[in-house]
Amino acid sequence: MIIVKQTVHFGAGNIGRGFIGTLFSQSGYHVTFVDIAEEIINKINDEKSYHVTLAAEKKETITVDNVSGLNNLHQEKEVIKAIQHAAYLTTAIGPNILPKIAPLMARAISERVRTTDEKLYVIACENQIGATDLLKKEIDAHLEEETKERLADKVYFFNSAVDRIVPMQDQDSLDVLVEPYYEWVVETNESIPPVQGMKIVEDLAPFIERKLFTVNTGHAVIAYLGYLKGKSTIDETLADEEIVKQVKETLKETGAYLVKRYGLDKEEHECYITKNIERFKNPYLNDSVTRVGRAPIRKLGPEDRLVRPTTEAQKAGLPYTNLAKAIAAALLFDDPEDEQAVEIQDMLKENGPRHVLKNVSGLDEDSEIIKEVIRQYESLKG
Ligand SMILES: NC(=O)C1=CN([C@@H]2O[C@H](COP(=O)(O)OP(=O)(O)OC[C@H]3O[C@@H](n4cnc5c(N)ncnc54)[C@H](O)[C@@H]3O)[C@@H](O)[C@H]2O)C=CC1
Ligand SMILES: O=P(O)(O)OC[C@H]1O[C@](O)(CO)[C@@H](O)[C@@H]1O
Repeated sequence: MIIVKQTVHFGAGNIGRGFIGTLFSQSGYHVTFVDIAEEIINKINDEKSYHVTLAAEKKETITVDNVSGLNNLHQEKEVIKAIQHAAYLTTAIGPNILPKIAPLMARAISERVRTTDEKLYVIACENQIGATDLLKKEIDAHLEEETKERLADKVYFFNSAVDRIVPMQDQDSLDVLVEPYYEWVVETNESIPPVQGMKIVEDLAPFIERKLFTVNTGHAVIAYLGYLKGKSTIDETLADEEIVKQVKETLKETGAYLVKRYGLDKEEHECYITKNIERFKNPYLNDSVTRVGRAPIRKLGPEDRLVRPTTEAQKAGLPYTNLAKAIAAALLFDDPEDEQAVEIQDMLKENGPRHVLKNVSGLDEDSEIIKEVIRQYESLKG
């Protein structure tokens, strides 16, 4: 009897289908996608495969098969059953959603550790430092003490960093357009079943900080400055030399912090910055500034891509004026379609930028950073 390797992935969206699900399928796994989007789940079950196309001049396409779908809103029993047989349990749903799926994962894990000693590896693939730690904390909160004791040597939680630009897709199709580049870094000392394209490291911190504070900080600066200048896509924004200059200046600031903190080679890091700005210019992605700037409350959080490098630079005695400008530009992102942008604009109208920076970004009201951001905010507002 051939035993098919199984994996369960929460979030059949851009990264789920276009990156993590693809790598598992290519590694010989059957991928069960779990999502609340009924139409996507039905399509996955009807079509049983989809295409992933590389956004490049030569549009290579691969077929991803061996996939099925479950809706966690009304197929809880089936999701729990699928997790009983999985080697991996991964997510790409947005860090804010992790607490919502934790109760169901906790039920599945409780049942699993009572019936099998097979190992399960849980990995959250989100743009956030310590996303799997957060998921574990939420799962733990729903586990009995007795179950928690059984987890040792059976259920493992690994933090990870995921890097692949996957823009908004045609919502009527399962097919996904992705950039050719990708990097998936997972932190563990365990020997785990191989997954094509998964890079294992002992210490994720330099990888995730380098990625978050270069790729994501840079991307966010482009999105917010582009939005302010009325641009609609990232590549269109990068045709504006003034913005390119501003992105480079900002990444010099995050770079100085990263080089100092992790002892990175300065020249190598400069090449990493240049390589990423080239990635952003990809004209085949047609990536919108509103997608990249989405959810500004999350992006202005104390540990996220804008505020964390700023506070770290200040602590290290390094410059942060350009980062302060990026934070100011994020405050001015008023996309009416984005719930968090609307919320920030309401907060700004009612209580002003100091209040937002204190309550959303966790900055000290009297700090030099707040003063600099407000100065930049007033100047950008014109
Ligand atoms: N799109 C990109 O280029 C990249 C995204 N990421 C990260 O990957 C994560 C996912 O991003 P995308 O795939 O772009 O988002 P997406 O919006 O395309 O996909 C998210 C999926 O999660 C589903 N979902 C929402 N709530 C759910 C719930 N309670 N239970 C199950 N499924 C639920 C949605 O229906 C959607 O299909 C985010 O953390 C993002 O920051 C990381 C690197 C690249
Ligand atoms: O997915 P988030 O965290 O909302 O932010 C968008 C960012 O994530 C990415 O989708 C991929 O890293 C980038 O395109 C962008 O910097």
